[in-house]
Amino acid sequence: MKARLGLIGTGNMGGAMVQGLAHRQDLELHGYDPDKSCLERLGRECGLKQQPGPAELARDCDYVVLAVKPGLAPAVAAEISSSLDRSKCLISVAAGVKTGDLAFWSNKACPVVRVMPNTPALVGRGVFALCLEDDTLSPEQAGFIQGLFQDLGQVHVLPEKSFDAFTALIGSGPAYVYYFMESMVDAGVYMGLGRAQATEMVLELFAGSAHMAHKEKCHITQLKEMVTSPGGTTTAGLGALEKRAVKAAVLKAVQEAARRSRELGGK
Ligand SMILES: NC(=O)C1=CN([C@@H]2O[C@H](COP(=O)(O)OP(=O)(O)OC[C@H]3O[C@@H](n4cnc5c(N)ncnc54)[C@H](OP(=O)(O)O)[C@@H]3O)[C@@H](O)[C@H]2O)C=CC1
Ligand SMILES: O=C(O)[C@@H]1CCC=N1
Repeated sequence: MKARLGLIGTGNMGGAMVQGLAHRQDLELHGYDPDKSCLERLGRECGLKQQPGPAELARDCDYVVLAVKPGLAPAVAAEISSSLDRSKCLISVAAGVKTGDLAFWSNKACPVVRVMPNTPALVGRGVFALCLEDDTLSPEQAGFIQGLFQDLGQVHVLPEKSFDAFTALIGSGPAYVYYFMESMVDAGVYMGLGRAQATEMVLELFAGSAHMAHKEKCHITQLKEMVTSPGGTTTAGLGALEKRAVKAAVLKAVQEAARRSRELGGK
């Protein structure tokens, strides 16, 4: 029998998960979102079954993914609590929201798993943190959930205390990468390259560099040194980045994101 997986909220993250899982023949995907247009599109493109509300979705599904904004988590978890039971599992992707709070809001009706995803899940290249610390979670449920996210990318089982750090670095991470990409395209345009061509070049620069870092088993610093000829162009460019404390700015960005994650979780 197919496992029934329901997403409450099919925006950026819920929608990315639906699209990443649409190929799975062993899954029946259900969704609820007040935005009917995204539900209809995911119905057409991915076979998502529309549910009339969160409670109905929770009643009909084995695994219920909470993919609403963190501020809505208490109300939605409470709303579905009477549709949950021990055979089901609540999976939350909400930034900052802790498993203990989710269990409390949902009246401890079923096991709770906290996941921090990132958007490349859309193309099967997400990076996920899974918190599997709920001792009411069965080995079958834990195995199913790990398999589910492995299908969407790379999985790291982490203690909940590491979630703010992971959220700040990896959950938010794609935005930092795109920010850097955008800056490089703009720099190319500033130097006279066409925007479309500069974009194509920068995308391949990132893809090629990441691929090389995966393939060559050496340290990232060593890869950087391979590019940097003494007295050459790269050292001039890196010097300018150092002068503007770009590394310190990246560190600060991740610290600020972690602070916000703690704040969203009420800490
Ligand atoms: N985007 C990302 O990269 C990541 C997001 N997350 C987490 O995922 C969660 C969702 O974020 P994201 O997808 O970006 O947000 P979006 O706003 O794109 O999606 C949330 C969706 O939930 C809908 N919604 C609002 N109220 C309800 C409700 N009562 N029941 C069901 N759906 C509802 C919203 O509809 P409407 O717009 O009409 O209100 C919207 O379509 C957040 O908790 C976030 O922390 C985690 C990691 C990465
Ligand atoms: O910006 C956010 O709050 C969410 C969580 C991680 C990525 N996006």
